[in-house]
This record gives sequence, C-alpha cells and structure tokens, in this order.
Amino acid sequence: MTTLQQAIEETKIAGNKAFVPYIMAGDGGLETLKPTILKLQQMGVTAIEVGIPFTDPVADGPTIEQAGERALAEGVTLRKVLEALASFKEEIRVPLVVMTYFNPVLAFGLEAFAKACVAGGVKGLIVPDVPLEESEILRDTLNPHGIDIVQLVSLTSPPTRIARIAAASQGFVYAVTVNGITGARTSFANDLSDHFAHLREASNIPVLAGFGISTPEQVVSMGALSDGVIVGSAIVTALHEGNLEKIEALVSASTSFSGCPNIR
Ligand SMILES: O=P(O)(O)OC[C@@H](O)[C@@H](O)c1c[nH]c2ccccc12
Repeated sequence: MTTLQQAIEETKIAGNKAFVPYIMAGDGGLETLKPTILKLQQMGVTAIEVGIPFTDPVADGPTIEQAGERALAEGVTLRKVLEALASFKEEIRVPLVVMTYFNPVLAFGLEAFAKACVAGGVKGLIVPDVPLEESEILRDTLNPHGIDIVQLVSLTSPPTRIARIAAASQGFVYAVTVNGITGARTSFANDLSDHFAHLREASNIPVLAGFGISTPEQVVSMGALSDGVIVGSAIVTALHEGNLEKIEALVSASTSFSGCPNIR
C-alpha cells in the first residue's frame, strides 16, 4: 500500500472520511507555502493537493484560475515550488500530491522532475491533461521513485472505461462529481449514488470525490458516497481571505462520520 493510500485508509479505520484540501502554491507569495501546509496539517487534513500555477489551466474555473494568476505574478514556477517543499520536507507529515498540467513537467524534463519531487517529499501526482491512454510514461518515470499517479474519472465515463481508470489509478481514484471545470457549486446531479457505488465496486483503492464541494453540508453528503473529499476553490478563497474558521468547519465535517456504521 502506498503512503497516500495508507493515509486515506487510516481515516477510514478511525471512522472518518478523508479530507484533502487543494491549495494554489504561491498564492500570496511563495513564502506562504510553508505556513499554509503546516497549518492545514495541524488542522488534521488527510493529504494536501499542491497546485502549480499555469498560464492555460483548462480544467479550472475562475477561482483557481485567478489564484494561479496571482501566483504567476509572484514569479512562482514548478521548480520553485518543489525547491520550497524540499526546504521544509522534514516538517511535512501528510502526503503531498502535486497537481500540474503536463507542459511544465515536459519543460522540466521527466526524470529531473521525478528527482525534484522526491527531494520535495511529494507522494503523488495529478496531471489532468494527460489521459489514461497517455499516462504510462508518468507511471514509468514516477513509480520507481515511490510517487503515485492519480487518475480522474468523469461522470460521463462508460463502465468499461471506469474499470480501466480504477485499475490504473494509484493512491486513490479521483471521482469528478460534476461535468465541467473546478469551482464551488450550489447543487449536484441527484443520481450520483449509483455512479459512486459502481466506482467503488470497480476500485480496490479508495475513491475520493472532488469538484464543486464548498460547504460542510456538501462534505457530508459527498463523504457519505465516497471515502472522502477534495475541496479546492472553497479552500483557495478561504486562504485568500484569511478565513481559517471556514477551513476548520470543512475539515470537521469530514470527521462527523465517527460512530456511524461505515457504509462501505
Ligand atoms: O475547486 P473545486 O471545485 O473544489 O475542485 C477541486 C479542485 O480544485 C482540485 O482538485 C483541482 C484544481 N485544479 C484541478 C484540475 C483538474 C483536476 C482537479 C483540480
């Protein structure tokens, strides 16, 4: 079992759901990266998704796109983020999952990127613009360094594709809960339970739900269908506004499952 999967399984054993916040590295300046990660870890998050700012973030809605623009204006790059992580690696106890588009990785050089990830203590990678069919190169390069490649499943994936993605994904399966881009949503399709039941049946690693989740209530309802949640835009907004109470409320919703029979 990988470190990432292990961290998620531990939340399950404790009767809780995984809570994985997404942050935009360098939003507010690269010097905020360390205090932000340490703060989230202190709040009890399961893992942290560290976003790399990119000029053409095709899967992202306005909240994350704007956070990326702020970080780019601070001169933040993939290399600088990985170097910053390496500088306080010993203090990081939660697994970090880097989320980047493929272009910066290609520009970095795959093997050099893998080594820089190891130096930064990175445990997983999400590259949304590399489809399953092209993802072997990532696994071949990163797996020997102990880094998982997390795959995304969309709501519209047919069952045969869901099975292939679930089998290839490592650490966890990222179940995208909406059709479209990242960003807070007020409602979701109401037929998600069949989709999640099928996905969990097809996966022998945890299934986490992400996209659109922005309130404690949504953490609870999506957590009930899955092994945990990923929250991006709502966290990015709360960090930008310095609203730590909002983050605490979201995290504590993921632990409200204690004592409930585990539905899996
Ligand atoms: O922002 P949201 O709607 O809470 O969605 C999570 C998301 O931000 C994070 O996982 C993410 C940010 N950018 C992405 C691009 C693709 C896949 C996932 C992501």
